[in-house]
Order: sequence, then C-alpha cells, then structure tokens
Amino acid sequence: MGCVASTESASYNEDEQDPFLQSKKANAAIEKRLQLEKQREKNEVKLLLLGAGESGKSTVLKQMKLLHQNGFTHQERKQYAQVIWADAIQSMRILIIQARKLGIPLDCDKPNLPLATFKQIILRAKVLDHIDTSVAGGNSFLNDYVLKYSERSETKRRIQSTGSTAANWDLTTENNKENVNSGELNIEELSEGLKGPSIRPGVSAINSSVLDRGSENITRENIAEAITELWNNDIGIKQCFLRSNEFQLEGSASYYFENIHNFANPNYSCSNDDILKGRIKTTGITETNFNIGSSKFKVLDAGGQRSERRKWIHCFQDITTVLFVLAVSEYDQMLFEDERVNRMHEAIMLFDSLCNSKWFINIPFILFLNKVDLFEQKIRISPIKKYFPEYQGKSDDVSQGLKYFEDIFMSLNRTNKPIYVHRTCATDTQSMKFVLTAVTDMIIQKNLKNSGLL
Ligand SMILES: Nc1nc2c(ncn2[C@@H]2O[C@H](COP(=O)(O)OP(=O)(O)OP(=O)(O)O)[C@@H](O)[C@H]2O)c(=O)[nH]1
Ligand SMILES: [Mg+2]
Repeated sequence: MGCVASTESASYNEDEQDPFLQSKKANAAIEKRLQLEKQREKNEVKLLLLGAGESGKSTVLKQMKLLHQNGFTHQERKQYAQVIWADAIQSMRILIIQARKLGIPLDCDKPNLPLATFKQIILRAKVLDHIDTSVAGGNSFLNDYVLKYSERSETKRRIQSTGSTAANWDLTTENNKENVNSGELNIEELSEGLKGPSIRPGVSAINSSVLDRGSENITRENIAEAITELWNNDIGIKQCFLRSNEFQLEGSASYYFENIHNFANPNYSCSNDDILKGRIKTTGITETNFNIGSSKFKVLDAGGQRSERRKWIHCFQDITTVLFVLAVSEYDQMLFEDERVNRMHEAIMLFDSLCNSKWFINIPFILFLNKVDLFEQKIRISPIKKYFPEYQGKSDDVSQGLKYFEDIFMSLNRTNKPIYVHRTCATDTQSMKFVLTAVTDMIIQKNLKNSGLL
C-alpha cells in the first residue's frame, strides 16, 4: 500500500515539474472553459423590442418583469405615482383647451354652473408645485414634460420634422433632433388666454374661495375633485375625449381620471396595473436580463420616437429575434413628433425598413398587433376606411380590421424569414402571460435547434 502511494506521489511530482505536461493541462482547462462558454452562449437569447413611439414596447417588457423577475421596485412605484399625477392634470387641461379649439361646447364654460370653478382649478394649478420632480425622474422627467406640454415645443416639432418617410429613420440623420431645453419651461402658457368666464359669486363657494386666495392655495384634493367632476359631469369633456385622435393625449388618460383619488395621495405607491398603464418615454436603449428555463434572455428595449431611432443601430448585432410592437389602434392618429404623419403609415415604413434590412435578413420576427382593446372600442366610432380607403371590410368587424392590417405587414416581408403574429393587449397581465410564455418557448426551441443543441 505504502509503496503504491509513494510511487503515485513520485509520478505526481514528476508531472508537476514537466513543463510540457503542465502546458497541456492548462490548454485542456482553457478548452473546457471555452466549450462551457460556447454552450452558455448558445443558450443565450438576445431579444430586441422595436416599434414606433408609444406602441407598447416598454409595457411588454414590464409584463416580462412581472412574469420572470420580482416585478417593480418601490422606487418605480413611487416614480410612476408622480408621473401619472402630473399627466392626469395635464390631460384634463388638454381636454379643456382642445374642446375650445375643436368648437365643442363645455358645460364648465357656462356661467352659473359649479363646473366653471373646477375648470379654473385645473387651468390655474401649477403642476410642478404638486409633484416631487426628483422622484418623478429629475431632469429627464422635466425635459420630457416640457416637450410634451409646452405649446411652443408643439409648434417647433412640426417645423423641425422633415415629414418625409424613409429619412425619418435614417440612423445617421440629425434632422430628427428635438431641441429639448429645460429653460423653456413655460407650462402656464397652456392656460393663457383661455381662462373663460370669471367665477360667479355663490357658485361652489368652497372652491371659489380656494381660487380667490391664489393658485398656491390649490391643494391636491381640490385638483382631484375638479378632475372627477369635469370627467363625470361635463358632457363636452367626454365628447372631446372621444375625438382625442385629433390631438395628442395620453392613451391612459381615462384610467388616470377614474383613479385620480389614489394619485392625489402624495404617499401613494403605484399598483402593478397603474405602472402598466403609466407612461414614461424610453430614451436610449435599456437592457434587462432574465433567466427563462435554462436560457438567459437579454431583452433590449429601444425608445421608439424618431429622435431615438438614431441609436438603434448600436444594438443590431447578434440579435436572436426581433419583437416588433405595433399599436394597431393608432390608425387614426398622428405622430407626436410630427402631426402631419399618420402613426400607422409610420409603423408600416418602419417595419418595412427593419424587416428587409441586411441586419435582420435571417432573423425571425415576431409582430405584436398591440392595443387590440382600444382597437375594438375605436373602430365603431372611427371607421378604418376614412384613413385607409382601400379597406373593404365591415366598419365594426374587429377581426376583419385586424386581418387587414396584419396582411399589410405580412406583405412587406421580402425575405424568407418567418414572421409570427400575435394580437395583444400589453396592459392585460393575464392574457400577456399566455402570449409571452408561447413566444419565449418558441424562441428557446428555435435557438437550441439553430445552435445544434436540440
Ligand atoms: N389600452 C392599452 N394601452 C396600452 C397597451 N399597450 C401599451 N399601452 C399604453 O400605451 C402607453 C405607451 O406604452 P409604452 O410601453 O411606454 O410605449 P413604448 O413603445 O415603450 O414607447 P417609447 O418608449 O416612446 O418608444 C402606456 O401608457 C401604456 O400603458 C394596450 O395594449 N392597451
Ligand atoms: Mg418605451
């Protein structure tokens, strides 16, 4: 026994001193590590979310976080509470202003009606006095806020945009640059000259006295009450809302109004549904990692507005699958960036250039026909034919309408790659669970097959 042991030990020592054997061992170890790395890489999926602004890309990512991560952080819940509160007040303000522009009579413009007081509260409230801007996102929140709500920026957007099609997503062009300057913070411009009739004595005495003491005395409760009253009781506001495809309004405005008393609480922490309904524009490209089954998913979420698209090319390398999100309900709306361009036309142009680009010749595409819930509500009041005269289907037939747009997108594919289509409502967690499970399973299977692991 002892003899064997001593022989082994001797041979071990000899091996250790043999430089040839040592380097052979080191090579073998490196080889093994590389093999493992390759195996891991083969199991890694890079999913790229693309589509025009507001189509729902980040909402899809949020659903993935709910499904495969621990959901949202406390900070995110607080941040969305601030952003939604600001957007709710501005959305009601926009409805009042746009009603005037569209010639829709408002009950809150009628003298002697209590609604006039509520209108004044909304027009006079200084939104930024009522939120914690640092929690809402600091400078990027302010920049986005100015861009969204300043009338001056609105005019500038129209002037600056080229309005042409392909050039808008030329990754090298500087034409789409939007000059965001926080020095232009002039939100009160919105209500200037639109103050309407003065408040009559005796009408809604409590709120009138709030206003008499100046806008700094307007509380969050006053604002929440005003929004609720105008939303529930002013027929003109509802009529204007039904025509919101004619101007820019947050897609979830009605949800904000209906839940305004939650957002009015400065300590409110958003629920999952609130966050799914809330909107924070993506700037740049975010990367989120998930472990799904034995695969690693790297999900890249790119900002979809025109000025953001110049950055896209930086993440086109080594993509496993592209998920293109289309807001199918937006066939009757104009771009936020350029109000002369129809949102569906923009999405068609975008899909055409991406699907047939050299980067993605052999990369499978998934197409989400998103916002089907809004599409269903909309087609009855806003006929597809008015915006797409070639449409031959019935004006109130949801599946014919969806098929029409699906066919347009499928016909754009001039490559041999497959396109997998799903009809989605990205804000609906239950249905998205099924869709995303099917999608990720399919991607994993395809990826393993392509890597020779299956
Ligand atoms: N009703 C409804 N709203 C949706 C749906 N999908 C997204 N939204 C809402 O649409 C708004 C925009 O969604 P985002 O996910 O931020 O859009 P995005 O594509 O990431 O936009 P960018 O970051 O600007 O490119 C949010 O308020 C969402 O809640 C949907 O299927 N139905
Ligand atoms: Mg986004």
